[in-house]
Amino acid sequence: MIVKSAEFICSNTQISKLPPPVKPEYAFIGRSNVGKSSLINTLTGKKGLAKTSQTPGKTQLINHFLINENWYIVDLPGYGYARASKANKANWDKFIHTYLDKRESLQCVMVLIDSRLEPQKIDIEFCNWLGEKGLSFVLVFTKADKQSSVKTDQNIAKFRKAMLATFDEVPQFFITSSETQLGRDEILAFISNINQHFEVPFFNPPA
Ligand SMILES: Nc1nc2c(ncn2[C@@H]2O[C@H](COP(=O)(O)OP(=O)(O)OP(=O)(O)O)[C@@H](O)[C@H]2O)c(=O)[nH]1
Ligand SMILES: [Mg+2]
Repeated sequence: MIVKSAEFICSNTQISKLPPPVKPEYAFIGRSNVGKSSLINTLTGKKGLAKTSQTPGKTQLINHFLINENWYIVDLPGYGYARASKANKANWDKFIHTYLDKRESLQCVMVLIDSRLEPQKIDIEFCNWLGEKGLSFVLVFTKADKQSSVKTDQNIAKFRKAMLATFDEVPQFFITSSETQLGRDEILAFISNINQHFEVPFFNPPA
């Protein structure tokens, strides 16, 4: 897929104010600082589209970006931000879980995992929650440029093994780098394929 246009549409904390669920949508989620916003900029080829930062906790809202005028990328706040207050964490959980669970047009959750790390409990738990809800998701290993491909492969193998404790099958995965654009074409092809089969879900527009 060629990305011809990518534009910021809106930032939200309220589910009721999201754009109507009439276009296929892909949510990018993962631990704080894993590289969600950077990957979105790499996929779209627009450097400043999603705000990135070396400081975790940069993205705070549900941000919708419209691609080629017919599908959405959604940038979400990261989970596991150590410095967030308990109340904020609980708030995050409720808000994001409601969004993921209720969004009719959500086609696939892109779960970003730092490829440099051994399996993290918080990532596995989040995948388990998606599995329980029956939500379709893929794993996107990030920052692969930061170490050797051997190390990346080892960490992915460990993650897949950890997932097999609760899943019969491990979901599809991608290896990416926002620095080198590794994995960009594969993710866009994956999305393009799903978009072709999208049917507008039934929904009641607000009066
Ligand atoms: N080397 C390298 N650095 C990366 C890559 N992706 C992201 N980074 C860096 O990691 C830091 C965090 O990136 P973000 O894209 O802001 O991460 P995020 O997941 O959106 O973070 P929050 O919004 O805070 O949850 C930034 O300093 C990026 O430059 C990558 O593929 N390679
Ligand atoms: Mg971000």
